[in-house]
Amino acid sequence: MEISNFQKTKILATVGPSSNNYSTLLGLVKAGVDAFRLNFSHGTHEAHLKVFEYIQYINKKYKTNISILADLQGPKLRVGEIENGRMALKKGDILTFVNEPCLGNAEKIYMSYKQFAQDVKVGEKVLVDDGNVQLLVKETNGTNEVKLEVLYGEFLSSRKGVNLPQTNVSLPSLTEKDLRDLDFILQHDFNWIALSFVRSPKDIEDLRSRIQAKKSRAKIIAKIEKPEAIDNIDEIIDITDGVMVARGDLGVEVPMQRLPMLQKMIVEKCIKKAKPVIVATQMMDSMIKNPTPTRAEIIDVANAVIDGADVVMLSGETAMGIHPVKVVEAMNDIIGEAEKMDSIYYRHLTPSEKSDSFLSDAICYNSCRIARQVDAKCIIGMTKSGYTAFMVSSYRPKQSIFIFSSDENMLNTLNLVWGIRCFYYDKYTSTDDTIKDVQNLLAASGHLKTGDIVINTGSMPLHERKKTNMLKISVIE
Ligand SMILES: Nc1ncnc2c1ncn2[C@@H]1O[C@H](COP(=O)(O)OP(=O)(O)OP(=O)(O)O)[C@@H](O)[C@H]1O
Ligand SMILES: CC(=O)C(=O)O
Ligand SMILES: [K+]
Ligand SMILES: [Mg+2]
Repeated sequence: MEISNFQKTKILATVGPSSNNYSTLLGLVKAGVDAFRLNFSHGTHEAHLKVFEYIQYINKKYKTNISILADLQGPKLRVGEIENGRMALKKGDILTFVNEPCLGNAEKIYMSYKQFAQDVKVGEKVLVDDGNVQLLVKETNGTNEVKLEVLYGEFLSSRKGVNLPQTNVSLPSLTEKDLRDLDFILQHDFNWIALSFVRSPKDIEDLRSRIQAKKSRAKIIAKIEKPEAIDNIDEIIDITDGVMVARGDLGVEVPMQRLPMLQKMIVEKCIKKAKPVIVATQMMDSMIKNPTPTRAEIIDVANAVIDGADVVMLSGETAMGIHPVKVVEAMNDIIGEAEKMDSIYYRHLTPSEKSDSFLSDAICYNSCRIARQVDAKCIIGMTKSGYTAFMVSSYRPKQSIFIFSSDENMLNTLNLVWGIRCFYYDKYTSTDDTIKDVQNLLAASGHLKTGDIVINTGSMPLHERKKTNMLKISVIE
């Protein structure tokens, strides 16, 4: 496939019934998708595996590095089936939530949280269906039954999600279903695993130890969608590999008017710590049905780009919408235009704190400074661990960032990171030869031309494969 897309901000598209066939997946990649999200809240392992194999096939056939992310359901609470699919509500009605499955009606409704009656307190609010229904806890028997008053809401429909922003939910971050899904995910080479409803850094540690026990190299995305995660945001960013601003649940778990500032705060902190950050949910929501986005959606996507997000995500738009490919084309156009804003670049150009890697980081930081000073065409990095790619990207250079590695899986992982363009390379002779060689490859594929200034980072001596310790400027002859 022609690599014509040099945009910095990446597009992550959720796969569902509208897109889980080979030709649509390929159409989405051609339209600008950089990574796919498989949502384990829906679908079977067989269906997910089929999509996974299609994406692997596309990567092979078209020499792309499309990243694959598995999104675990986590402790998402839901009501059970309701008689006839839904029941009408009116203000002041009293509903009874029970913890044993039953067909819901005015008598009782199943809610999938065993300890609800123990953990909830009178006076706490319960939100159903993304906050479209608001309930107030009036009474709990402390074992299996809770009475709630309807504050507002027209209908309660089957299997709608329940949020308890004021309740200390005692469920673990990895449910039994998540553990079964994780088993499947770790048997395959998923690049990223997103953990829903993260509350503390321990949630991430737990997932990390399970990933390591299976010798998988999958990286972790912490989904920020609980008030507790906001309280622990610095510790969570320190320990995770990446972050998602999961605006769907977050928007009902915290007062909705806080969303814009929280998005900006989280994106800013992630860039400073060189952790990729995804902005998710309802970015192009109206395109689930319509062929064009609303003005507000156009501006939302552009603002996420200007905030500095690594990735913008599509959910229902590509999973179950009528125009999956059109949505990506529109999003791609919005990104392209927003990236003309000069204020996006170099805004974070300050060296990171002194850490174990501060010597290699000095190379990454200065590669961006020099690239800016000499108006270079690109920054080229060779990586094994991905460190150089994450660090160079975090300084948000205007130059292209070309990353070479012999590790195809790592390249696919890095494809989710702001500005990174990946190339497979497995010849290691000497540093001088390798620099010449990768420059020739980029020139041959039309990425560089005579007179272009190039910044190379690397490690000398090459055969020791140590951390990045070298920076070189050259001009393409
Ligand atoms: N693999 C799938 N199989 C079937 N339907 C899917 C699949 N993935 C997504 N969907 C549908 O697309 C919708 C939007 O997808 P998305 O992944 O954003 O779900 P979500 O907002 O996380 O949903 P939920 O809150 O139900 O987990 C879902 O509500 C679902 O109806
Ligand atoms: C993506 C997701 O989980 C949310 O927005 O809540
Ligand atoms: K999910
Ligand atoms: Mg969510």
